[in-house]
Amino acid sequence: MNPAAAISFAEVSKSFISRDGRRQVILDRVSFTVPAGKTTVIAGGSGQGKSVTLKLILRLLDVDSGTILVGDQDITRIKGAKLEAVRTRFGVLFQGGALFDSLSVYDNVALPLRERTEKREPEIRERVMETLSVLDLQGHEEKYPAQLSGGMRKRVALARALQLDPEIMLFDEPTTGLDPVMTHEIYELFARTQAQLGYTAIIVSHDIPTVFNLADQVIILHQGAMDVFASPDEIQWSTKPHIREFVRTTMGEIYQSQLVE
Ligand SMILES: Nc1ncnc2c1ncn2[C@@H]1O[C@H](COP(=O)(O)OP(=O)(O)OP(=O)(O)O)[C@@H](O)[C@H]1O
Repeated sequence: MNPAAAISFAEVSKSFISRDGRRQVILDRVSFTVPAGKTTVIAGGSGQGKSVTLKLILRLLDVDSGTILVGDQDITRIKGAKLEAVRTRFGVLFQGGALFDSLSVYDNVALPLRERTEKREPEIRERVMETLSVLDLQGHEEKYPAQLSGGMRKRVALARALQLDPEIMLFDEPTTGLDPVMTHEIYELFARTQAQLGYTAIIVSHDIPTVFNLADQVIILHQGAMDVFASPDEIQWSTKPHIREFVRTTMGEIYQSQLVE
């Protein structure tokens, strides 16, 4: 066991059987670790299994074979209360943010504390107001999601996801629908809250190279396999054709100029 690993995959395989009976292999015996307190970006083309990987981590899907550890706990086959306990270690911010339209900003953010803790209202109020202040949302607590900009809604969703002090935050395309300026701001906010709170971050995103500015480690998924890079800069030195194609199409001119043809 690696004590600095927040998550470890060992020889994990996952496939689906399509309607015509064919097996679609999504992950083929992949192994990697997510270092604790750092940011790992998972990239790769459409349909390569990025979201499936996050769902396996949350046990919203089960592996076919292999083992997934969260810290030193094997989560691959746990159920019931044990699984619920592991899930409380995660904060999740998925596409769309999933705020409740009928609840105010304040009530949206307070929800996990009311539902999952024994805290009383004065304590909840203190906690919610503190988070709203960290995310520059003070003064907006009585508004409803429909009255907010897309970027503000994402910030409210992040505030809510942080209420139970997650050890690990999972972000799946968290800036979908935002313009480049807002996208940049949201990622800066992730970096700031992570520096303050110290959580491990896993980000699935197409916002490359923006998201690479935050990445300590990058994983690129391709045809069931994973390539793991200790930093975004390392990617440009890969000689694998699909990685070179990824660099060419997504990483921008700085990298393209360094590619050896
Ligand atoms: N529950 C499921 N049942 C059957 N097939 C599934 C299921 N979940 C995902 N898939 C298939 O697995 C493949 C990988 O899906 P996934 O959502 O992980 O892709 P992705 O890399 O996140 O793609 P994108 O960048 O387009 O979001 C897709 O072909 C998808 O149709």
